Amino acid sequence: MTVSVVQFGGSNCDRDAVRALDRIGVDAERVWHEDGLPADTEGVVLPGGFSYGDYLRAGAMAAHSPIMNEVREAAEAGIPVLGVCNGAQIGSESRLTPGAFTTNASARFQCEHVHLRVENADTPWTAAYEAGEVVSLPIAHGEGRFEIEDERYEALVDDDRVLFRYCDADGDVTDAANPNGSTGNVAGVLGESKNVAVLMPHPERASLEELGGVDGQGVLEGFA
Ligand SMILES: NC(=O)CC[C@H](N)C(=O)O
Repeated sequence: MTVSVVQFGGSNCDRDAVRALDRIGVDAERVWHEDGLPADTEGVVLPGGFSYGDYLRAGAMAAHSPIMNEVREAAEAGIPVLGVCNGAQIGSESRLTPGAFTTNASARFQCEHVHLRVENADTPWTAAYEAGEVVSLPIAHGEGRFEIEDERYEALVDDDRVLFRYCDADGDVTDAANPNGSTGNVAGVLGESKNVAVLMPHPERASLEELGGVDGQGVLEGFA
């Protein structure tokens, strides 16, 4: 599998994503957005960072890069597509995934380790976990609050498209464990099909024991 990690002006987690994929034996390369997706692309990562300085809204400008049309076509063709943090914001701004990521309830940039509960383990991104398992991943965002209209939220839950929720160390989904005010403590969701997913926490930053754990590797195994 050759994964294209799409770099926009201001992306800053693209190298981390390539290295984290390399550690699990997945070939990945950084692709500058203006160059388009290489013909041999078998997977796409939209990495974290501050594309275009988060001007207008985080992810709003990158979503208008022509490469996103190619990413959409790839997604529709069944190629795995994962958006992480700023990549999640780009995914939702591109309508690849539902809802929006807005300013944290704290109105501050938050950088911390959080607990996540695996809601649906029957997806390529979560198959390495058990449903209900609690994992620990870092977050680092100012606009990570997942918001969606009530009716669409209910449909999302009914369709089992919630991947992760913020929780406490025991797996209880509480307001206190919600770092940013996300609807239903949602931290990651599927697109219309299971090959497309976005999440705000950073799996690529949780893929090396020396850096605090490898709980994120399971998400990246969606490309393995
Ligand atoms: N780590 C990131 O990708 C940050 C995303 C975005 N710049 C934000 O602050 O919300």
